[in-house]
Amino acid sequence: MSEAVIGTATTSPGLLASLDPLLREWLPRQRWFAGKGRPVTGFTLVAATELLPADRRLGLYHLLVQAHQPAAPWDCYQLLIGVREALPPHLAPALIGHVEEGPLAGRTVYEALHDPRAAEVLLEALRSQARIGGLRFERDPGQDIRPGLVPRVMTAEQSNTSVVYGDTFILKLLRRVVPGVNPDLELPLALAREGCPRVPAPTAWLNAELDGESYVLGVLQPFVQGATDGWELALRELAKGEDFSAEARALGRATAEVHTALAHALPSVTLGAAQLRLLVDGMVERLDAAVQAVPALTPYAPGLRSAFSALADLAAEGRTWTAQRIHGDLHLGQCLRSPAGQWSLIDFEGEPSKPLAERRMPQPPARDVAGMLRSFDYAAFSADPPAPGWAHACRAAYCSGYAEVSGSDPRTDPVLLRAYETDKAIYEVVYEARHRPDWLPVPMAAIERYATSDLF
Ligand SMILES: Nc1ncnc2c1ncn2[C@@H]1O[C@H](COP(=O)(O)OP(=O)(O)O)[C@@H](O)[C@H]1O
Ligand SMILES: O=P(O)(O)O[C@H]1O[C@H](CO)[C@@H](O[C@H]2O[C@H](CO)[C@@H](O)[C@H](O)[C@H]2O)[C@H](O)[C@H]1O
Repeated sequence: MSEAVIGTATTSPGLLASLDPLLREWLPRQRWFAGKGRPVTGFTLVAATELLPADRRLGLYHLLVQAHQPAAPWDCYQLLIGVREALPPHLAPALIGHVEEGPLAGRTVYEALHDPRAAEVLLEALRSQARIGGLRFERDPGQDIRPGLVPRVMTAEQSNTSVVYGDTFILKLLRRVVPGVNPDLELPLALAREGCPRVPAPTAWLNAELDGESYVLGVLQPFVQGATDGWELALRELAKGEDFSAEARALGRATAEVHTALAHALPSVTLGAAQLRLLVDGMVERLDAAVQAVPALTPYAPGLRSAFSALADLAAEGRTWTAQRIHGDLHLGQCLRSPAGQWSLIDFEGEPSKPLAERRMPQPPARDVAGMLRSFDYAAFSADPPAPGWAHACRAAYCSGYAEVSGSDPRTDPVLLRAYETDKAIYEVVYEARHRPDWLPVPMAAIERYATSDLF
């Protein structure tokens, strides 16, 4: 049974103060917490909304809080806090802690998205287009949401938190939120308007309007039932010694369909010498920072730099490029294959660590292409023994598929592609050194090749 949403904006004095010691300990342990490695020294409440009053058996608060850390700007996080007298055993992993003081003293608080009864409240609010405090639950009037779909939180480690409702919808709640237009809603809505079938069309979304600023907090989309992501599928085929080039070609076609629709839906710009200078400077700066962070890159830096100077040289000769809105963080894990063999692209958020304005800038489509090419290389070089021939076939098939739809083969612009692939491989070295040191040899193997040779 759905809980009725009767929420209100709350100014409950002392609410955050009473949660503060528990959140300081709990927040840094979450996968989606962006400020890893530094302690949380305090919180400021941005907004609190009571979705279910805490005097019921189940209380539910929606919070936006700024988390403060030493020597860093604050980040704003979206939290859903459940309140109960005691947690039933199935919710034990969601425990945040027991409140000692303040309005919730003596109660147990927990990560409410793990609680189906709390997750139902969100779907019901989206279905009924509720407005509660600063929260705006909105729905595409052309799409219905059936009541009573059973929720389950996805437990995979992700940058955000997603809840699947009855294998019909998936609600992604963004964790680190910033004011402004979020490409994770903006681009799928634009693609839906274009009738592009390669991206699940948003059914409903959650915004907050606070002090004249708008925040995108979540997006509900149709759930692709029985889907396998491209990374999983690629590894499976690789392990069986199977060729993956037919799927790679289909992925190239899907990427080009999305790019074509985005170019139609949103403005494109021409990048001339001045813009290219900025783009190349950014690549060089990232390389320099990466060498500081991962000294193993040092011997390869001159070779890697030549990929960027070659691009700068082309720009200086007067070459221009078209830039448009793109996915911005494309890799095999962002591609879903339905059991019927149709590919969808997901997660248009871009690189979450970058500012929103930068993520929304038009960029050459080659950047997405390079991300996918790196992904084939990743799969092949994470295999034992590495399978460079497999990667080569996938990369070629992907570019051919892309050319079939867009009319333009990315391999005809090898300088741009090499610069973007090099930039991505450098990013990956830093990412793996920080998050998964065991994986570092995978992008390092690419760095060795990119520093000394051409890609195709
Ligand atoms: N429309 C969908 N249908 C089926 N599964 C999906 C869909 N959207 C996302 N997923 C699954 O949810 C996971 C997380 O989604 P994603 O948008 O990548 O979130 P995050 O930003 O947290 O990484 C994906 O890896 C995929 O397995
Ligand atoms: O979590 P995100 O999707 O934002 O991406 C980050 O994590 C990815 C790993 O999960 C990382 O991707 C790298 O590893 C993938 C295999 O696990 C591979 O398919 C990608 O090509 C490779 O870049 C990504 O770089 C990072 O931003």
